[in-house]
Amino acid sequence: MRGFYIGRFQPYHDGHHRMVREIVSEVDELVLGIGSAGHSHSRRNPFTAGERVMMVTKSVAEFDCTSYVVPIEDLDRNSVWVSHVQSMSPSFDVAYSNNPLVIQLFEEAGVEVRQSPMFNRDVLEGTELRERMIEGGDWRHLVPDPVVEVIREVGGIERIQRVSETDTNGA
Ligand SMILES: Nc1ncnc2c1ncn2[C@@H]1O[C@H](COP(=O)(O)OP(=O)(O)OP(=O)(O)O)[C@@H](O)[C@H]1O
Ligand SMILES: NC(=O)c1ccc[n+]([C@@H]2O[C@H](COP(=O)(O)O)[C@@H](O)[C@H]2O)c1
Repeated sequence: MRGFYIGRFQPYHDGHHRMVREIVSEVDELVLGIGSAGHSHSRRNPFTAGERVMMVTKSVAEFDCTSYVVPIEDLDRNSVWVSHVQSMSPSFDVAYSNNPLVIQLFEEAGVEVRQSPMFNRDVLEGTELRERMIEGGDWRHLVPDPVVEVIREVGGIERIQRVSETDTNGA
């Protein structure tokens, strides 16, 4: 059985990683969708699709599960989004998400959806991690080690601090 898990992963953090740990115990193969792939260099979406591919690929390497990482761009039409996802991804039997819109769109398209609990959500939230990065706070212990290294390699902290000076468009 092949599973599909989509997120923006801005950045990929320990909540995502815990969810992936549970998913790989249920499936033979996993597709990780990098959502909003065309977005980067903003306060809400600081990292490029390629940078997020690196974060996710290196982090899930610790699991003994064949994994595919697939960037997925947004569409203006929710009604055809599931078809768009299916056209970009290896075929899958079950989708994993805690996002209400994603769950609704997959269910309406007849795709089985499984949810997980939210793990340590007070700190394991992309918005919270990005705020800590901007303010020079402590975030490194809340992401897998390869994510720390990718963000260092791409100058991610300097970038999010610079773009957030001018980008007031959401957190
Ligand atoms: N701490 C967590 N525990 C379990 N699932 C999580 C956790 N954080 C996010 N998720 C789920 O992972 C998927 C991808 O989430 P996403 O990349 O938007 O992260 P996020 O932490 O919610 O970030 P943001 O604050 O940027 O929206 C969604 O289904 C989301 O509900
Ligand atoms: N119409 C669309 O393009 C559409 C619809 C539903 C979800 N999505 C994307 O799926 C991803 C869902 O991930 P999150 O759970 O991290 O929000 C996001 O990148 C979101 O933009 C896109």
